[in-house]
Amino acid sequence: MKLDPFYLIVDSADWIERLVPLGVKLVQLRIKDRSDEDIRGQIRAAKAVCALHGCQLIVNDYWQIAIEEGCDFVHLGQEDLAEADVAAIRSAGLKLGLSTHDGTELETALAAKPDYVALGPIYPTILKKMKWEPQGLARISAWRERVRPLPLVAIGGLNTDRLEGVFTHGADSAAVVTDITLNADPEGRTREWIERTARWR
Ligand SMILES: Cc1ncc(COP(=O)(O)OP(=O)(O)O)c(N)n1
Ligand SMILES: Cc1nc(C(=O)O)sc1CCOP(=O)(O)O
Ligand SMILES: [Mg+2]
Repeated sequence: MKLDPFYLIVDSADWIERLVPLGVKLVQLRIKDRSDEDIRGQIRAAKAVCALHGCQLIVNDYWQIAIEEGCDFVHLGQEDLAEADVAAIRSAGLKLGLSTHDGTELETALAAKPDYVALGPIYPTILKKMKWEPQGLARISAWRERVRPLPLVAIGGLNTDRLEGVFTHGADSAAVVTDITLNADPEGRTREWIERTARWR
C-alpha cells in the first residue's frame, strides 16, 4: 500500500472542508474530548468531503464509530490498541495505522500486522505533552529497515523545511498538525506542503 507523502491531521470536519479541496489526499480526523454523537457527525461530514475529493480519510481513536460509519481506515496509539478489538476492525475491512515511540512499541505494533507504522515525535511538538524525547532523523532510518515493507509515517514538529530530512532518511509520509493549523495562512501552507512533497508522491 502506498500513502501520500503529505499526511494532514486536523481536529474537525470544518478543517477538512477547508483544506481537502485544495488537493490534500491523506487526512486524519483527530478529535479529543467530545461526545460520541459529535464525533459521529464530524466523521460523517469528513467522510462526505473526502469521498468528493478522492482523499483517504483516517479516523483517530474512535474505531467503533468509524466501523459503524463505513470508514475504511483508523489510526490507533499503543493505549488505544491495548483496548481495541483488532479482529473486529479487520473483519469490518478497515485498514489500521499504529503509533510507535520505542523498540518495544514497534514490536507490539508489528505483531498487530498494521497497514502502516508511525514514528514520533521526530522533533519537539507543541501539540501535546509527550514523555518521549525527540527521535531525530537517524531513528527514521532504523525504523525503515524494521518496518519494511510497510509504509513508515514520520510525525512530530514537522514543517516544510524538515521534509527533505525525513524523506531522505526513509519516511514514506510526513504527518503534520500545527505547522498548518496554527499558520497565519493555513491554505497557503497546505499548498506549500502539497508542492514540497510532490517529489515523493
Ligand atoms: C500518524 C499519527 N501518528 C501518531 C499519532 C498519535 O497517536 P496516539 O499515540 O494514539 O495519540 P493521539 O493522537 O490519539 O493523541 C497519530 N494520531 N497519528
Ligand atoms: C499527535 C501526535 N502524535 C505524535 C507521536 O509522536 O505519536 S507527535 C503528535 C503531534 C503532531 O503535531 P505537530 O505536527 O503539530 O507537531
Ligand atoms: Mg490515540
